[in-house]
Amino acid sequence: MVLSELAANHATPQDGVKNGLPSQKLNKRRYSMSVGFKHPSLSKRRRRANSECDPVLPSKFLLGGNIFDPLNLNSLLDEEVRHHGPFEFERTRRRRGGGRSGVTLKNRRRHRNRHHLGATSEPADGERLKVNEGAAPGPAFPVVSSAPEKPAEESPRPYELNTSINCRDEVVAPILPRRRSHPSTSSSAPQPSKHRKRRRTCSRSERLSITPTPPTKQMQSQTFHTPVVGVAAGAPPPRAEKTQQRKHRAQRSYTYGSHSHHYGYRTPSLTADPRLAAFKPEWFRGKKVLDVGCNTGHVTLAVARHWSPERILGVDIDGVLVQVARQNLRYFLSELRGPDHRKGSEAGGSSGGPPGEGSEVEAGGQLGLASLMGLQLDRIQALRRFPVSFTRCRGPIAAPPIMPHVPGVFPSNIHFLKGDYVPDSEEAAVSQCAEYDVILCLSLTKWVHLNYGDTGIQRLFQRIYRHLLPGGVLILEPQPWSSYSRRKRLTEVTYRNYRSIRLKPDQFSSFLTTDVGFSSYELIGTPHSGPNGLQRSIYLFHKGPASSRKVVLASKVWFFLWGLDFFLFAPFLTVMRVRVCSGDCLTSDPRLAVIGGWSGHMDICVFIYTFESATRTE
Ligand SMILES: C[S@@+](CC[C@H](N)C(=O)[O-])C[C@H]1O[C@@H](n2cnc3c(N)ncnc32)[C@H](O)[C@@H]1O
Repeated sequence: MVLSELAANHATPQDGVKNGLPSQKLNKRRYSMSVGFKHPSLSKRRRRANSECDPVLPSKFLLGGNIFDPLNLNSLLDEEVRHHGPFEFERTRRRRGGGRSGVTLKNRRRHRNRHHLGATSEPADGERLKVNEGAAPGPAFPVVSSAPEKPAEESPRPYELNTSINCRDEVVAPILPRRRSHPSTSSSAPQPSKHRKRRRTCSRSERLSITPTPPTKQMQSQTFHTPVVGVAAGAPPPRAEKTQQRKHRAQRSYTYGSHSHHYGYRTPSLTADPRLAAFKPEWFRGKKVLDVGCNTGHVTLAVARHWSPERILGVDIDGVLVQVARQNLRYFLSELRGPDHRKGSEAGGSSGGPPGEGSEVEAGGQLGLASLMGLQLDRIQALRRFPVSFTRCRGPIAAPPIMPHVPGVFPSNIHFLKGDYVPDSEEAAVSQCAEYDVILCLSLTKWVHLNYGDTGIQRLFQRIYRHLLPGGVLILEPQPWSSYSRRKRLTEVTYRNYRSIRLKPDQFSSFLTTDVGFSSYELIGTPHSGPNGLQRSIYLFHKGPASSRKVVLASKVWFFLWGLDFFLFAPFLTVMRVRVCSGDCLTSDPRLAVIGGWSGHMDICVFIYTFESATRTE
């Protein structure tokens, strides 16, 4: 009787099934009321109870309770259902399974939802579920029952409006079929919509930085790096770019020892390089000189200016330094040509030349220049107007043209070239033609050694030797092995080379004389470069005299001509041999082995044998 009454009281929700479409929500309510619906499990339980112990059911309940809800808690739930309808099904389902009170389950359910879906706000839960229900269009998903069965009194709900406004375009079509296929796991169905919603919301504002993947830590970092994408796509700010370029250049320069301020710390001023004091002017005068690793060209300029080599070439791997060296040359030229020429030359008189010699050579050079260049007055005036500080910093505003080469006359006797002097291969080193009487190799070996290893330093020496004319000299200032370790970690390559170096600097002299071919060497000095400056030994290596080389060359030419003769006369000689030396066995003659072993040319042996035989026969 009680049950029938309750069924009558709660008839309205059951109307939701009048169309024959089972509704989750209505089912839940039905179960929560436990009336008017004959569920198999309940029937079973009732039957079992009656049969086993025949209990006497209580008939009176306070607060409007009943046998299934003695405290009438459902009256509270009804209030909540209106506002949190989407939870009803879950709550009821759990109640059915575990028999817990609706309030407790509701709280737990909320908590579980939060845990399951990630930390989100409660309205989001509601939204999620509502999206699942409300976004299902009848025709597209006809099997989904939630939308058509929405009770009239529960619509519209606050969260529903929010959902439709905020997430109208968030069609959760992929979710609905899942719910349909797994109706009992409806709590898991909305999972993706949670992430999706968040992502979609974000995508409005951060479209470029969002990817369809869940917002993992990595993705967050990508999002934060959005400006980096912009940087990659566009040009970096000019200042940053400049700094980067400067850094890169500095690093590169550092790797090859290309410090433009090299002279700055080596010599306090440009006036004198102490190493020049150890050199003899006669080594350079009228000679062809090469300065390998010339840097900004101070030594090169000093030699060119004061000791009048026929010509001198400065080579450096760093193009910037070569430019600076050329700028220095312009500076010298402007100094020589300007109206304050005397003043400049006074300053320049101490700029690199050994005392006593510099002024003499300089004076000669200036006179020669004046007569050669034929300076025009207006250009001198222009130079005069150009601020002195600018000239000092940047060179002259208009450098006078470099004169056609006049041997031994500065500045036409000096040139600078950018290039890597270390040959790429052994063949390249060996095939180098002789060109120079003097080669300067100052403070270079360490950098070649670190960058190219033992192979590189050997090729460097081979090339220098072949580049020298017979009787030429190499002026070598090697850095000591102890100075290598400080630079070994510049790059991976330098470190690897440093570890693999076997030919140490103190072995250079023996290597150059025994392996490369220098006939002798001598220590020319260990100049000091000031109190805290460097102090390195400088050696002079001699290439063998020209006479022995000529003998070798002459013998080569002689053999070449001999062979040529044979080929020219071969037909005639063959005929003669066949005619005269018939029956002779050439290989049995012991003279052939001796001559053949000496010349290495069997044709020549045949030629001699034939010639002798012919002569003897005749
Ligand atoms: C330490 S500085 C010596 C400068 C000058 N020789 C002196 O003693 O005053 C070494 C120079 O050698 C240059 N250099 C290094 N490797 C080179 C190579 N493979 N070919 C040409 N120049 C090189 C560097 O650019 C740098 O200017």
